[in-house]
Amino acid sequence: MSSPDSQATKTTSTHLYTIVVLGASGDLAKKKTFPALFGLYKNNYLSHQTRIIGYARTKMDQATFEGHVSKYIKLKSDEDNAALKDFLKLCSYVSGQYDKDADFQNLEVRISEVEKTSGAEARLFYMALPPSVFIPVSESLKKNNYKEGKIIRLIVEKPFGMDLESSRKLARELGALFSEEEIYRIDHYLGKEMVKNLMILRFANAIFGSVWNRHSIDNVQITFKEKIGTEGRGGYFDEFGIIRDVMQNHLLQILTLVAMEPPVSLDAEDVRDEKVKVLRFISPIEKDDVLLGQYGKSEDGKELGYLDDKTVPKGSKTPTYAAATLFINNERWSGVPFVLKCGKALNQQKTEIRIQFKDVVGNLFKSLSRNEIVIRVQPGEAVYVKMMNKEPGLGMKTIISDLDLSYSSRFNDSVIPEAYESLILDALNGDHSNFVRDDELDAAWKIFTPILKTIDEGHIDPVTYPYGSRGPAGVTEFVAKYGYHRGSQEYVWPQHSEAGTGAAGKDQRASK
Ligand SMILES: NC(=O)C1=CN([C@@H]2O[C@H](COP(=O)(O)OP(=O)(O)OC[C@H]3O[C@@H](n4cnc5c(N)ncnc54)[C@H](OP(=O)(O)O)[C@@H]3O)[C@@H](O)[C@H]2O)C=CC1
Ligand SMILES: O=C1O[C@H](COP(=O)(O)O)[C@@H](O)[C@H](O)[C@H]1O
Repeated sequence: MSSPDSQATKTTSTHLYTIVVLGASGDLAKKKTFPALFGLYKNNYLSHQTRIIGYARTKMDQATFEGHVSKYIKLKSDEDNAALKDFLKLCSYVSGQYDKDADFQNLEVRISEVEKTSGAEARLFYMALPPSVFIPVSESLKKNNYKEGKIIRLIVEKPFGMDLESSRKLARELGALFSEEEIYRIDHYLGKEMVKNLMILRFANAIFGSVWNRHSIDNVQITFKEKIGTEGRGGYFDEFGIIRDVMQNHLLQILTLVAMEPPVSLDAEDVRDEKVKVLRFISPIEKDDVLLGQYGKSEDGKELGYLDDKTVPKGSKTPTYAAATLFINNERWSGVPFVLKCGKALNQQKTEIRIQFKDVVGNLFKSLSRNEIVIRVQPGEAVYVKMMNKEPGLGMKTIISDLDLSYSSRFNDSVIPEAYESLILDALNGDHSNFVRDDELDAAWKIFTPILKTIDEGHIDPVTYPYGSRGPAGVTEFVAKYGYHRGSQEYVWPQHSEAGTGAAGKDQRASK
């Protein structure tokens, strides 16, 4: 639960924690979890009495562990260097198996030792682990490290299952060990600044309220593009594919925030009630509403294709690109296509939400493009509204212009926190607003499970696209089929090249 106040201002948690990172030897822990904990520590959001214990099977001495913790921490000043030295003094490591009571009792000895000095009354267990060990680890924790009188919080990473059935099984098994109040299912996109901005944009601006519906909006596109392929994660990725990796969670979470009705309050349960409600209005995705792709070699032959990865099974049909259109069958959105697109090994990195408005009725001018609200999630956080203007001069020619709120120029003194920092702090504060509730997950899997079954059975052939290209052929036609109008006038979003998109200053208008 959270009060409006706790959402308005972030503070150091009122409880003192021992934080245990399980899977501490892994990729996520070193790239995201430890840097986020350091960020919180450095900015005084983490009490300096907090102790952090890493746990995994790999044997590591303190120096090796410290190297692992520090590897991805960016240090910009002498102050940062000093802060890291102090931060590392709070960290220690215990090695053990994931299903051995004796090892978790050994962990308990360490926790008790540090709690004697710190006096911590709360424990946060962060599962930076593959899903195959979520349950054995949860059982071991419950049996050996769940102490009456202590506040317990458990952060669980995605993926939460493979489909509706496995997700329900996971929820049942986890639910038998920890209460919903104790579980924090993390979707790190919910911690991104511009995703968190969606509720404020929508519900704190009168100008948007009356047009945010099917009467004014023609189509919505939510796009995730990455330049890198599945390098090094091919084995993991092949089991899941891009829909489970990105679309069913990150993009769908964004969709719910774009489409939900205003919540009764900012209380976590009120927000999550509205998110579930909108998901329940979405029908399962139809085969005809999907386009799949898989990347091949780059055109210059320098980058290998997905199937060249030795960890990927021969002839795999796993999609590395997907476009899917969802319809929300309620009063606000009936008939408005929500096109979700995501892909790896593409020509640029970007995540954005593009809301395209309907044509002007009774157009007086020769050349008009539709209005669009574009929310640039990353890189180069921005909100801009594409609008028609008079071209300066003696004539009455129209030109596309924009109202542009680019964070780099407007808020250049502000530091945008990493998504994981923001979410770990929420969990420490007991705020579930930006975590996924069990019924939300259930509703999300209902939308995707039938199409995933069709894909897993090999009934849809992905279209091969070159590594580093704009995606599979047919995407332009796909988005056009759902009403997206490219418009006839050329438009340049001024911040585009600054945002590091790699494009030559052109707003790519979600055509791919
Ligand atoms: N990496 C990322 O960027 C992201 C990861 N995630 C999610 O976070 C979780 C962890 O991801 P990541 O750190 O990349 O995973 P890793 O593969 O790096 O695994 C984490 C640790 O778990 C242990 N481990 C690995 N495989 C197994 C296994 N088969 N059985 C038991 N233990 C195993 C290893 O530790 P040891 O052998 O020492 O015990 C490893 O260091 C996953 O659920 C993933 O989906 C989510 C978003 C992004
Ligand atoms: O969850 C995941 O997200 C990352 C992209 O995260 P970002 O914060 O860098 O945008 C993606 O690369 C990965 O495949 C997926 O598992």
